Amino acid sequence: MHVDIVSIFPEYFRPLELSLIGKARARGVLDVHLWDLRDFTHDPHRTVDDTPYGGGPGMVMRPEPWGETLDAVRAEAARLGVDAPLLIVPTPAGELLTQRAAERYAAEPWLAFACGRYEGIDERVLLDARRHMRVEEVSIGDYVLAGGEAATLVIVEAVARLLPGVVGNQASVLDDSHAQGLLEGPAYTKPAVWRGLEVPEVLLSGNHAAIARWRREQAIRRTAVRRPELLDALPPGSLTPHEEAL
Ligand SMILES: Nc1ccccc1-c1cnco1
Repeated sequence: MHVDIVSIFPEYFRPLELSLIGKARARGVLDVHLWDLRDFTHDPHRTVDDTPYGGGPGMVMRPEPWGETLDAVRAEAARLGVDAPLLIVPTPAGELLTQRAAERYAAEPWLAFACGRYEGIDERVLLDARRHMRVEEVSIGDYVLAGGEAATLVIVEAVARLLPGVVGNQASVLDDSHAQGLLEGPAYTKPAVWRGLEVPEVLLSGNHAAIARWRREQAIRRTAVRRPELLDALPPGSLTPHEEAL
């Protein structure tokens, strides 16, 4: 997968050189290209923002540098033989990111991210981008960030870990919270007793069927308490009558 990220803070993405994503890049599973928006300005101060039409607080990101940068990104994608790139624009006004969306993005050959700052990007940038690309505005949650960079890191990580070979044990990817529509239950490791706290006996029993049943019940109970709407969203018949009663 090829990922292009446009930002005025390319150094914000140094974490993508670390850990499992860094290893995936080293192995060629993932290719990340950072674009500095200021490289596409033409004034001495490399200006990327201006006052909002209609007044109001803060500044809006100017359309010209964005248009030129996204043109260059698109030309690079075309050179790589990709003609239908997907542009993801993190924004508090976007659709909420879900694991299903991350799985959909992981199937794309090419993703681009537009990291807005200030009061946002001039709307015409997205309108123009939609003339040439699929564009999705995505939120990672109902809270306010200073810009799209942190959200882009979250989305890239959620997507990259789904790529073949990125996470060593593929089974763990399938069992993660939200992968099966449920929250993950509690996890334990050695020692069996720690500060007087014991590991649940079933996990020491060696009875794999009982362990699997216990883990699923714990996940359902935790989901029912913390995120009941996830249970409501499960496909009909996902829970047995016994599990429905938990
Ligand atoms: N608050 C923000 C400001 C700028 C760009 C994205 C966001 C965002 C994305 N998901 C939640 O917030």
